[in-house]
Amino acid sequence: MRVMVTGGAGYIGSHTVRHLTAAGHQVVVYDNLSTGFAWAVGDAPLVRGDLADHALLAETLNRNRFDAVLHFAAYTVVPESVCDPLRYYANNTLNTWRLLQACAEAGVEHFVFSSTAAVYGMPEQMPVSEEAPLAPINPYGASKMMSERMLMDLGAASDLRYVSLRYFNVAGADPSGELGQATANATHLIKVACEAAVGQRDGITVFGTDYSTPDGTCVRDFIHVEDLARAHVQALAHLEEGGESRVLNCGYGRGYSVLEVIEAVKRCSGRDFQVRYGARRAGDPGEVVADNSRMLAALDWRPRYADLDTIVGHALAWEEEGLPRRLAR
Ligand SMILES: NC(=O)c1ccc[n+]([C@@H]2O[C@H](COP(=O)([O-])OP(=O)(O)OC[C@H]3O[C@@H](n4cnc5c(N)ncnc54)[C@H](O)[C@@H]3O)[C@@H](O)[C@H]2O)c1
Ligand SMILES: O=c1ccn([C@@H]2O[C@H](COP(=O)(O)OP(=O)(O)O[C@H]3O[C@H](CO)[C@@H](O)[C@H](O)[C@H]3O)[C@@H](O)[C@H]2O)c(=O)[nH]1
Repeated sequence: MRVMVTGGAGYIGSHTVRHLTAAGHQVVVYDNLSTGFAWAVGDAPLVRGDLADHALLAETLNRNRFDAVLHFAAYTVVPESVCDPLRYYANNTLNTWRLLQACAEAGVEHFVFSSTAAVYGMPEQMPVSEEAPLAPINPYGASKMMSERMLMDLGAASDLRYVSLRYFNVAGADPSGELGQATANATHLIKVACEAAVGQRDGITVFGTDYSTPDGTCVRDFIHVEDLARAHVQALAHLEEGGESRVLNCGYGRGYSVLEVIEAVKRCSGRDFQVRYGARRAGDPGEVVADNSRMLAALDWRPRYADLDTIVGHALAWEEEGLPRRLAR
């Protein structure tokens, strides 16, 4: 298929571009490089542009006649969205509207959307299934919930078929060491802890120790970025084969606490680092773990790296060797 990948120069998008290309798809990346990197797209053509640039977006879509669009481009940091909600609604909701409008005009028939577990807020039932009420507790989650809704309504009103993938917490890196998360000033737990382990930070702060969880720290379901990238290839195959629109949780169904993650990073790296205990961070739910049964039934997908030490090991190797090698090129 001919596919356009918005946000393909970012962390998850770039891993997915590699898998799409390996599966034989022709990929064009559309990215403004606000948090992504041109090197991350590999040999795929890169259109450097913003989703708000309707003329460039329309021209790119009309020139290439894409069979599908995979939409990763967004702002992604929960606490940032609490401080600056309009920036999040503009880039995540309004720009998704712009993209959907351009796709409708260009006759794009298949769409894969990067949604998030943050649409659930603080779910009452754990693990959380796709049928749970959507009740985001931060603007980031709300901005994605609205995008999902637009996609659903457009799907009902047109020939567009889509898969909304609700990612849980994404971590890890390409095991070959070519790709990984290069985000500047990252706030993601596993990346921050790995940076502390390799001496790039003077330690880590645990945000909140008074949650109703076994050790009082937040619990998350971490999915390896490579497994998630393969899920996109399978979502595309599902649409190509005529499959109906789906909303699917992408997680492993196993939660780890913040303290368990920090222990894993210490164990895998063999290094100790300072751990400080701070207040809760705005917008954080206590526990979020996926019921992934719908995903396992809908797609030809099985996790390969559903082991915390494997995820951490690959993330550490990227911090220690992959990223410095990349930056030295
Ligand atoms: N990282 C996670 O744990 C996680 C979890 C759930 C959902 N998601 C979603 O996955 C997607 C990718 O996240 P990521 O972690 O790879 O983030 P990222 O910041 O590495 O990637 C986002 C990419 O989008 C590009 N971009 C942003 N705004 C743009 C715009 N207006 N026009 C063009 N390009 C733009 C950035 O330059 C970047 O390359 C996002 O939609 C995010 O909400 C991420
Ligand atoms: O230095 C740190 C960083 C994080 N945390 C905690 O670790 C947990 C996970 O935080 P983080 O890695 O920032 O992820 P989330 O806030 O859960 O959000 C991620 O996961 C969501 C899906 O669950 C995605 O939608 C978001 O884009 C992505 O950033 C939270 O309890 C944080 O408070 C710390 O205690 N210290």
